[in-house]
Amino acid sequence: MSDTVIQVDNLCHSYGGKDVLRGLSFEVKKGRIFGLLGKNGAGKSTTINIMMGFLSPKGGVCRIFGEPSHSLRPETRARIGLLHETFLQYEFLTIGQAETFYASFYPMWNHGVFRDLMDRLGLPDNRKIHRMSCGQRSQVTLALILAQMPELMILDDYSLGLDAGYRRLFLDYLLDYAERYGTTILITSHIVQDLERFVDDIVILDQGRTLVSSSLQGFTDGFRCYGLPRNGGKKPVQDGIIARTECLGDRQYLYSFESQDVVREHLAASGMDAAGLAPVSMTLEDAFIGLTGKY
Ligand SMILES: Nc1ncnc2c1ncn2[C@@H]1O[C@H](COP(=O)(O)OP(=O)(O)OP(=O)(O)O)[C@@H](O)[C@H]1O
Repeated sequence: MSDTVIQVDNLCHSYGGKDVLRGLSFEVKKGRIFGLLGKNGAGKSTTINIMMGFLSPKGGVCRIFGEPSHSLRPETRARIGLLHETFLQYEFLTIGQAETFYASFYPMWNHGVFRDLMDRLGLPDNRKIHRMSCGQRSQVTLALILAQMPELMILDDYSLGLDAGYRRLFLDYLLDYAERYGTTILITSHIVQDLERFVDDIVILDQGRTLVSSSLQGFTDGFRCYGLPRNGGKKPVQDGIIARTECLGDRQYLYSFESQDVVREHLAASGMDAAGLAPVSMTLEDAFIGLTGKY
């Protein structure tokens, strides 16, 4: 039996003639935690809507558990837990009533998981959801997804309104959960830095195309930043070796998948002064912005 849970192959989509996905490909293996990264409008939600069968792709293939995503059988769909912005619909319910309501749809419902997450929140079961803050509602929503015990969890922008402490608590909890139950997770977040300790593999989308598809480690080891004094001479340009350049104050920064020696030789061959070229350490967020640009 295949260990591929999500297979996206040359996926294309457009809205009213505007191309949004242009040949996107990646695979998510069973038990992996996968980060789908991209700037606003890159095509992440469109990809997730295709995965769930809410949209039919204009080209290419998307398979979930081996089935075409636009014709998933109900029993296959039941193996997927999806977080999206409007998941928590009935805000007139209390926390306890919301659990009873949602539990009735999910045969594998795990009351212990829901209770455990709610206990950390410190809110009583009889608290009405509409009296809760935006972040607290997101906390209830996440608990309602985890309690479903899905084999595949898709979390589209899990971080909405959550403070730094709860995001940390939730991701730590989710790491344990995924390991214990063998859950496969696909997650998107605008707080890229959160994902550094969390995901195994990433795809970075840019205008509907795959910029990077790699293990997280492969990307953070392979993509580098080099600083160089801005000495008034010829400026480096973006090309096959230099992925992006940036000037800040009296220094310029070059982003590249190549080693320092290759970049130095490349600069020298282009008639530039490479004296003072030195590596600069980066977080995942630095690397993401270094590759995709600020705007
Ligand atoms: N229903 C729609 N009709 C027309 N255009 C759409 C529709 N949904 C999305 N788009 C456009 O498709 C592009 C990709 O949108 P999408 O929501 O997939 O991006 P995203 O990566 O999820 O963005 P964000 O990070 O801002 O949520 C954007 O340019 C958006 O304006």
